[in-house]
Amino acid sequence: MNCCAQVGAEAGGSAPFLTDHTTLIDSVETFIFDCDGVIWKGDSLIDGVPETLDMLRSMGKRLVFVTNNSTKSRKQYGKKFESLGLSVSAEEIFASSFAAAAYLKSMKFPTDKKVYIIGEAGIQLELKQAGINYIGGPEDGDKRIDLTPGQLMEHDHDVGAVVVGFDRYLNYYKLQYATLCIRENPGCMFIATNCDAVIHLTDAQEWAGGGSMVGAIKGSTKKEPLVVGKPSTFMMDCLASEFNIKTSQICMVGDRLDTDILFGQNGGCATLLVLSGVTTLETLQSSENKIQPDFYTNKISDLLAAKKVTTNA
Ligand SMILES: O=C(CO)[C@H](O)[C@H](O)COP(=O)(O)O
Repeated sequence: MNCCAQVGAEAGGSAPFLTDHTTLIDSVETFIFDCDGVIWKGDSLIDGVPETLDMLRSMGKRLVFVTNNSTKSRKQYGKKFESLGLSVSAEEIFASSFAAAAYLKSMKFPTDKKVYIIGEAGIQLELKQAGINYIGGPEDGDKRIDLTPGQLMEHDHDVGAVVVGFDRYLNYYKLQYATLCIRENPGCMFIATNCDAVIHLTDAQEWAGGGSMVGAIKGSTKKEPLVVGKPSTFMMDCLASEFNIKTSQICMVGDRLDTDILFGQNGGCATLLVLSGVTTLETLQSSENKIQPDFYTNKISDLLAAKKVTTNA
């Protein structure tokens, strides 16, 4: 990490609890916040978030929001932030739905090819915005397969990529269609928006995440996907070039070790784990856990302590 006065995680040791909030804030110019487990849980805002974001903006910090959840587009996330009373523009949001479209655009996905989608509306909207043809997605949610002797499923030979994201309407039709495209269309790419084990669909429990959908296609194709969401640094590269930021000037704040904290570390950022999401203190401090952030704290509103120091000074 960069220039924090407080000593961070020792080699092989467990990350320290953040006590010097002011030094951390002063040492970075951009905060990247993960969304689920940091800003909200399901549709419930986590305590103290509005005040914390307001304080950081008033201190001149750039705020960027990154989520592996591909069910919404950037624009739809803008509306979600608004509905929670937070003023965040679509350009400040990097969702894995956007990352999938940005990746295909960056590799000049041919205009005569199509994408087959396992996923929800966010991926469709981002592909549409990027001018990329697609089929599948929510439209295939009701399709059923009634097997009869000798039955053969036809598929579109112009599908050049299958994008797999979180999909509450996954069914056997979609699995078979995506499998045929990857196995039978020469050069067809397999792109995953994320491989997360669980998702906070509600704040009452954790639900099977995008990793379960990606795992099904890995199982049927025996291929590994190209992952555009965290911990891959694709979104980090996108946002760093869009805002012209040096990653050494960023603090990545997240609740998951294997996505958020690794994403920050892979990008060369400072990292702060919050315990308001999926990671418990026990998991963080377990000898089996090899991913240690620079610091940990309970929730992002702990950063408000820096305001008190400034006000009292
Ligand atoms: O979509 C998911 C599951 O497939 C993600 O696990 C989840 O929603 C991640 O969100 P975030 O990156 O905001 O923590």
